[in-house]
Formats: sequence, C-alpha cells, structure tokens
Amino acid sequence: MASPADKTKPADPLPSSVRALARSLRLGYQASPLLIVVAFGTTVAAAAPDALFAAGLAALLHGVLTQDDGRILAAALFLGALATGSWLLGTVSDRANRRFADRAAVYVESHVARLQSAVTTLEHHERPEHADRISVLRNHAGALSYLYQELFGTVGVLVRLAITLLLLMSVDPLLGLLGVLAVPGVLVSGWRSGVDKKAEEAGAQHERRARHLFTLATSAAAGKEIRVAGVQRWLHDARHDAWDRRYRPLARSRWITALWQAASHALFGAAFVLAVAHVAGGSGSAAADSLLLLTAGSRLAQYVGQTVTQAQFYRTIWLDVSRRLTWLEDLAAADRAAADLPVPARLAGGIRLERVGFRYPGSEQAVLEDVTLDLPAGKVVAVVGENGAGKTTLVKLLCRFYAPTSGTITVDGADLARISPAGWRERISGAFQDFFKFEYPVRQSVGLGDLPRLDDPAAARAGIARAGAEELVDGLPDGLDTQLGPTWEKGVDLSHGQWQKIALARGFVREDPLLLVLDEPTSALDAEVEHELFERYAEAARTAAGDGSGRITVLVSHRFSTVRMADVIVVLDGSRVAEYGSHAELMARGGQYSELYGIQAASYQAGARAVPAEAH
Ligand SMILES: Nc1ncnc2c1ncn2[C@@H]1O[C@H](COP(=O)(O)OP(=O)(O)OP(=O)(O)O)[C@@H](O)[C@H]1O
Repeated sequence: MASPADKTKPADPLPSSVRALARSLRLGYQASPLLIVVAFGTTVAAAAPDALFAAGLAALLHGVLTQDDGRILAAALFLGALATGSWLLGTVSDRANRRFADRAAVYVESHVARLQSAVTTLEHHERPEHADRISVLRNHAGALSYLYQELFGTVGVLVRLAITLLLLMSVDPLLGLLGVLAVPGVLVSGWRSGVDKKAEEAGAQHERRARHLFTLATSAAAGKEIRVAGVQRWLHDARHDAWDRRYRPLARSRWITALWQAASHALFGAAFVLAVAHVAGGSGSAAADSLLLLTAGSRLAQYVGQTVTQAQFYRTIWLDVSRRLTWLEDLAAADRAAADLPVPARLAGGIRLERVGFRYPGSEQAVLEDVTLDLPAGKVVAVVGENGAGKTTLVKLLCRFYAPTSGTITVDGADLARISPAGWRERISGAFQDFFKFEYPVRQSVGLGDLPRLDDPAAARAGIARAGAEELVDGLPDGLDTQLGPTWEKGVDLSHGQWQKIALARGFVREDPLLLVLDEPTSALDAEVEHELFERYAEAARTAAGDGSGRITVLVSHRFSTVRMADVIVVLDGSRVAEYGSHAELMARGGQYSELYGIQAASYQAGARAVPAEAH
C-alpha cells in the first residue's frame, strides 16, 4: 500500500521555462549554427526600417507644409532607403528562417525519437501523466522548429515597439503612457494562456483515448473482432464522446480568454483615441505630429497585438514543448548518470533478487512483494503462476524496464541499478508473448535481434534454426529475402503463430547473451511444437553453460510439459514466491506445483490435444 506521504507527493514537475528556453536555443544552434545566427540577425535588423517609417512620413509632411525642398528631398531619400532596407532584410530573413526551420525540423524530430528510446525504462510510456507529456511532445515536436522564427520575430517586434514609443514620446512624453496601457493586454495574455494550457493538458487523456479508438476502428488487426461483435457504432460514439470531453472545456476556456483580450484591447483603443484628439488640438506642427501619432500609434497597436499573440503562442506551444523536451532530456541523462558499474563479461554466480517489491508507477497495488530468489548462472529457470501473478513483471525488472520499488537485484553481486542499462541490454536476448511484427525482409526482421549483424544471413539462419523456423522461412517465396507485411510491395503476411516464430528467431539470434528471457514466446504454437523446441533449447543451454558464459534462461510458460525441463522452477502466487526448486523436488513436496502438474497431465491423458489445460 502507498504511504500517505506518497499520495501527497507532487507529480514529477516540469523544468523551468528559462532553462527550457535556453536548452531549445542550444538545440537550434546545434541544428545549424550559421543559419540560426543569420536568421536572428536579419529578423531583428529588419525591425528598424519598419518602425522608422512613421518618422520619415512625418518629416515629409513637415517639409511639404513648410515648403522646404531640401527637407522634402531628404525625407524622400530617407523613406526610399527605409523601403529598400526593409524589403532586403525582410527577404533575407524570410529565406534564412525557412531554411533554418527545415533543418531544425529534422534535427528536433530525430532528437525526440532518440531521447525516447534512450530512456531505459518503459515508465514514460506506461505512466499516465508521462504518457500524456510524451503525447503532447510528439504532436508538437514538428512545430518547435518554426518557433525559432517566431521567437526572433518577437525580438524584432519588441525593437519596433521601443523605437515607436521613442518616436511618440518625441512628440509628447505623455504619449509614452500608450505603452503602459498596452501592458494589461500582455498580462491578460500571459495569465490566460496558462489557464488554456491547463485545460488542454486536462483533456490530453481524452485525446489519447479518441486517437486510440480511431486506430482501433480503422486498423486491420482489430477488424475481425469489431465486426463480429458489431461494435462499430459503439466505437464511433465513444470516439465522439472522447473528443467532446477533450474540446468542450477547452472551448469554454478559450472563449473566456477572448473576452478578457477584447476588454484589454478596448482600453488601449480608448487611450489612443484620446491621444489623437489631444495632439490634433495642439498648435504649430500639429498636422505632422498627428500624422506621426496616427502612423506610429496604429503600428504600436499592431505591435502590441503581435507581442500578445506570440506570447500566448510561446506559453502554449513553444515553452511547453521546450519544457517537455528538457524533461525528457533530463530523464535520459539521469538514466545514464546512475550507471557506474560495468556489465560482467560472464556470469559466475548468477542473478539474485533480495526482498524485491514492485508497484507500477501510479498504482497502489503491489505486484511483487518480498521476492527473494536466486537465478543460478548457467541454469534454465522457469516461472509459473496464475494470470496476473507477476511473471511478466519479474521479467521486466530483470530487463531493467523498471526498477524495483524496494529491495535489490544483483548480478554476480553488483547492483543491477548501477549497471549501464544499454550495456546490460546488449547482453540480453528476449522473446515475448506480445511481440512486435517488424515488417522488413525476413533477414532483417530476425537480424534486428542483434543489430551489428542485421544483414548477416548466417546470423539470421542461426536464430531461425534455434527457433525451429527453417521450414517456415524456406517455404517463403524469396526465403530470407522475403518482404514481410502485406502492405509492402511483394510483401507476404504470416499467420500469428508464424509471426511469433520469427519473433522467437529474433530472440535467439544473439550468440552470447548473459540473460535470455522467454516470456511465453510460443503461446501461439502447438504444445507439442513448444515441447520439442524447448527440449532442444534446454539441451543447447546446458552445453552453453558448459562453455563458461554462465547464461541464465528465464522461461515463462503455462505449459507444464515445457516447464518441467527447467533446472529450477519458481512458482509465483499472489505476488509472492510460493515454491522454488527442481521439478523432482517440487513434485516430491506435493504442493501447488505438483497439484497443477497433475491436473495438466491428466487432461493430456484424457486426450485434450493441442490446447492442454494450462496453469490457470
Ligand atoms: N503497465 C502496468 N501498469 C499497471 N499495472 C500493471 C501493468 N502491467 C501489469 N500490471 C498489473 O500487474 C499485475 C501482474 O501482471 P503481469 O503481467 O506481471 O502478470 P503475469 O503473471 O505475467 O500474467 P499473465 O500470465 O496473464 O501473462 C497484474 O495485476 C496487472 O494488472
């Protein structure tokens, strides 16, 4: 059970905006140092001619009114130079920004993908609040590249704002108040964008649900079950409901934001009208001053509006995505920093779990409690237990997809938490019940199990032989080169069991793993096929143990005919270890194992072929 302190513990907070902004700028610089500098320089420089235009116009009008030809000529030349400079800088900045955005898009996207796979645990995929963060990051990662341009644009707008205010104050210092009256708009924007963001975040889980339902309704994998069950309409309604829950609170929040913004703009508008009336009623150069105020003042409103919109954009997208990105970078870096012990070259003693307890993040249910176990080097260890007993979870801990909530796992005495996860994974092989269908040519789909030998036909053949899949591969139109997946050119589809054999071959392709995890890797195959396969495997594993690598094989299966071949059997019951020993020892003990074994053996003898009674 979680302690009360756990319940009140704040969720893993996002890093600060300033740090996130600095990191994103550094990322942009890494994407293309030259382009980012050119894009920034030209975008900011383009601000000056634009803002000084009002001063040029006022000087021209003054020249016309005083019939001063020299002044008219100078003002005209000034305006011409401003127009040319504005056009030139605008064009260069536009091109530089666009090229930079293209470059940054690819860079940022691969950075996010790299980070996601660099995080060694599965927590960020399975923990709801982390999954929501990743979902927003994934959806907006592409937009991040365009935001550099927006950021530089905002700096440019601020420069314009400053020049314009100085021009206005040169007419009457009181006009500086117009700048002050623009502040409420900026404040409202900052405040409301935070509120809108929270509303968006609160709806992220509904968005994920809606997308999931859409994929479900349109993917071939679920097609059969959906049609047989006749749940199309239900799926449609559930998707609508999820989108509704996503957008309704967001729309309400955005409406309130719009009302606040309208009020703050109205305040500025009223002040502007009063200022125009005040200047127009003056004497002397009132006409030129009025023109300056009208031109500069209207631009002031435009610049303030742009700053407000962009500030909102930053709060909602830029800063938010930046902060999520920084959080993911930190997560990946923390993983790397914790690893200071080398992976052993071979196992001498084995793996030991010492009072290991585990709860999934965000869950209060203990999946494993007080588990103390020895997985001896060179042995095949089978794990059995009812559905939900925690067998797969145990495998996940051994693979370091998660860290135990309490207790320790040691590898030849070294704490697994301090061994580099990447290094450890290089010495693990695995085949899982929920395998993935890698739609590549067979050679690669198998070779992915040992990346350095991805294209090595000999490696693929070895894995295929160990998985007993030679007949399957030889029967394919192009053998090892057959493209898998029916949606690709000349691609073939396989049955579920055949796909699982490919996954098993992938799990067997590495030559020297220290740990081989087989989590119901043959659940889609006949019991006889599984039996024969593991008979061969157990024999080969014992030979491998003799060569001194000390490899440990952890096998999860519900089929006792397979399990009995293991050297050691672990029986999990309700999150705890109930029994531990060899088949003979456990049978002699007459406990849970021997009872379940007896039931399965009896059902075999009764002739229940192909699908024997299982351990649950
Ligand atoms: N990602 C997760 N988040 C929260 N709880 C989980 C998660 N994965 C599994 N669980 C819970 O942990 C418990 C143990 O699950 P686990 O998959 O380890 O059982 P198992 O013994 O392998 O079951 P099976 O024989 O059905 O494969 C179950 O109660 C399950 O609901």
